[in-house]
Amino acid sequence: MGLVKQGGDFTYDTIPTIGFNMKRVQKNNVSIKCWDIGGQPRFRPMWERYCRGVNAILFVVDIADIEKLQAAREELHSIMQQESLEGIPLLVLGNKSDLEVKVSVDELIDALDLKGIDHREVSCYGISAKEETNLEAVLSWLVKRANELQR
Ligand SMILES: Nc1nc2c(ncn2[C@@H]2O[C@H](COP(=O)(O)OP(=O)(O)OP(=O)(O)O)[C@@H](O)[C@H]2O)c(=O)[nH]1
Ligand SMILES: [Mg+2]
Repeated sequence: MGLVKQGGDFTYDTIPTIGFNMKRVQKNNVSIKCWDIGGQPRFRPMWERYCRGVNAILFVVDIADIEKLQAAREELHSIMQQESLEGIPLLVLGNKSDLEVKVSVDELIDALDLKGIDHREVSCYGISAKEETNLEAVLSWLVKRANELQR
């Protein structure tokens, strides 16, 4: 997801991320280097490699695509079990809060079994990339993690 827009308006015809993209985001005095990794099944084997050594992992879920929540839970738990990623703070983002038919943040926490993820700090926010809802909270969360832990 292009969580941080680059000066443009939200557009529905985004292109799926092929492989990964790198973006830099500035917030206060913090420069955040973001790796946006493709979510399609063929890119999932790359996830672990790109998450190694990072300060924080963001896992973005489509809260309107209720049928895929189980697959999301399996993928999330599988990557969280990688020893190389132990202890890295996790922020789960339930995206598309602007849509009517969706799960709530509490339902998402249950559906993804976030309470079953150990050995790290886990947070979960509802957001809308389209309407830019709650994106400031995401940036603040990231800035806080950057300050807390220098790798
Ligand atoms: N209604 C709504 N649609 C959104 C929102 N964010 C993204 N979309 C739409 O969802 C679709 C997928 O968005 P992407 O940003 O490509 O999703 P992605 O997770 O990056 O997908 P990959 O790059 O394949 O991993 C696009 O059609 C977007 O327009 C949102 O907040 N609300
Ligand atoms: Mg993408």
